[in-house]
Amino acid sequence: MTELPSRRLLLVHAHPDDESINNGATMARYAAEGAHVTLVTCTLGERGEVIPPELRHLTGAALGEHRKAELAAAMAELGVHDVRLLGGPGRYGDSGMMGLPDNDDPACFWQADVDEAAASLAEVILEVRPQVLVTYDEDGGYGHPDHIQAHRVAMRAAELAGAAGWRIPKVYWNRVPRSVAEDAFARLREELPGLPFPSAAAVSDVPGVVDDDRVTAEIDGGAGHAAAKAAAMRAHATQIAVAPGERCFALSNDLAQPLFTTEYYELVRGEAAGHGGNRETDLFAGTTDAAEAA
Ligand SMILES: CC(=O)N[C@H]1[C@@H](O[C@@H]2[C@H](O)[C@H](O)[C@@H](O)[C@H](O)[C@H]2O)O[C@H](CO)[C@@H](O)[C@@H]1O
Ligand SMILES: [Zn+2]
Repeated sequence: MTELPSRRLLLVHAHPDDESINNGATMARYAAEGAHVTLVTCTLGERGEVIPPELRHLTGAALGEHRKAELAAAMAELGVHDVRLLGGPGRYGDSGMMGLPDNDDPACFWQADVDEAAASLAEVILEVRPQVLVTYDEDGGYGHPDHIQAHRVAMRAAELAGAAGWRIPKVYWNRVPRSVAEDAFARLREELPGLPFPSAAAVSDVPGVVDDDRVTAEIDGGAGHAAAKAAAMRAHATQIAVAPGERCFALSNDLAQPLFTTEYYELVRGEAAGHGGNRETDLFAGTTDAAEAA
């Protein structure tokens, strides 16, 4: 087995596009710094709506294949080379939005056996031996069944891997501090007349918004990685429209929302290593190879 870099980050996401929206700047930064970044995406998003009219013929498996290609293009923008589809391509289907009959499809991720899916993910964890795991909170950020299931599978896989010899030192959930979201939307509403979107989403539409004091880490993408994040989001052209200036985007609902170039996290497993009560600015802070002896 080839020797992996000393710092290894694992991210678990539901659909192609979530990784760039939630963690694009973080992934770009750590990839650029030489850390090993592994993305596990749980479905191909074949039930998604499609934004560009010229691509609206893409549905079902054809859309899934197209979104797999979009994911590859997005990861090229971020410099991420280790991309896995949970259980292999097409193993788990897109479950559709919560409450739809799609959720009852026996092949969809929402119907998956969590322990079986987690065992598959635990194999990746035991192979990569990451110091950091990033995924969603128990609500999946915004209540989408695939996001909730990704959370459940990721947290269960971390338990299984821990019992099998690799305890992931730090586990984070994707977050946005409420004050940051509120300020960003206030600016967005002022700028709306100059934007290519008819209206703005609401703070409650942003996944993972919590009171500021629950946010324990922030990763500032800076200009370089912010540009990579916007390019990665643009690569998901069936799902995301990024406005000129790259300060906001919209999904297929055409509701403008801020494009955050600083990304925020809540540490839910492990020891925080912030200084003087300040937020961590490095997700690997406090991790050592000593954990590998665990
Ligand atoms: C960001 C995300 O998780 N997107 C999912 C989501 O897509 C949304 C869905 O199509 C909804 O109906 C639209 O109004 C919204 O604009 C979309 O973002 O759900 C899809 C179906 O499960 C999924 O493929 C997509 O990746
Ligand atoms: Zn998603």
